[in-house]
Amino acid sequence: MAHCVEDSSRYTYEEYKQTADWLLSKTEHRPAVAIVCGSGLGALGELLKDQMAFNYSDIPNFPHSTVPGHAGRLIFGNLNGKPCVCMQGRFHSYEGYPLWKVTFPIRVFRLIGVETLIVTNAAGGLNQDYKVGDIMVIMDHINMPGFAGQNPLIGPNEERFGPRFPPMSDAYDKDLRKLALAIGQELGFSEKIREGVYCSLGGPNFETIAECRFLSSLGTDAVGMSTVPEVIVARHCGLRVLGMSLITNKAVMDYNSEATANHEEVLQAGKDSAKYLEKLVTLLIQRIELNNNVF
Ligand SMILES: O=P(O)(O)O[C@H]1O[C@H](CO)[C@@H](O)[C@H]1O
Ligand code: HPA
Repeated sequence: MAHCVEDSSRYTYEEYKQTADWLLSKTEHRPAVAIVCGSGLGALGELLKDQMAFNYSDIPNFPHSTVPGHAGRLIFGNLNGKPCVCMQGRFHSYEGYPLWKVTFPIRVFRLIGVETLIVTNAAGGLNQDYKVGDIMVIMDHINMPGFAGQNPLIGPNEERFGPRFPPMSDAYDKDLRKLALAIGQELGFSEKIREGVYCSLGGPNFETIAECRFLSSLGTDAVGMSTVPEVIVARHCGLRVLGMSLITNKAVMDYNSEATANHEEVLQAGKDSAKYLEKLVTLLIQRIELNNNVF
């Protein structure tokens, strides 16, 4: 029943197109790479040169950001000579948005000519070797809400974006992962740079100790409340994806621990370590090879 309600209020292809055409009419930038900034990581957007920015509230059909650390601005510009668009703020299902709304910008990016998506997030480290400030290149994900039937692709399939049954075993591009890890080494971050599995939960509460232990036993290295729906929609419409998690806190795994996770700590860790992610993304964008795809 819930699905029927969602279906009737999903975006139509024409609405994605309307937003894409609106953006293309307002800016001469033609981005090939889109970057989604995670909690506290909005400073990435400030790296763009020759900026043109839009508040989400001014863009037709765009949802609004409601979470501290997510400014709610779409910035067009050049990073190391490559045309980019950057979301300073993403949407989460715990804000009350259905997943098709959470992922709206991704299909718009496809329609404006983006071919590569770089998603970043703040995440809790479950892997006991991880430290706060580490950067985890996402190798794979676990879509926990998907196990309960929550997926942004639920509803009639829009063939103009992609197939009914998209594969997800190659969600995170191997070459981009390799490049990110190599650049991490080159920048002297060998202690900080990791590769692992990200699991998204619905949030907004942080995990219980039992949940953290459970996720860890499943092979999860980092946990968060975002990213996976964006990646699913991006892969469905043929975007190449690189994902990176900044480990902003260590997940609490021990019943004797006094520690508790909180969003302030997440934002502070973002501030403290954003410079590493910025350096990595800047160099990566310079090295990315583009195909000049036109959708
Ligand atoms: O995933 P991003 O948007 O980086 O944000 C992460 O940080 C917030 C919790 O502090 C949650 O929204 C979690 O998903
Ligand atoms: N759990 C879930 N989401 C998060 C965390 C966490 O520990 N840290 C940052 N986002």
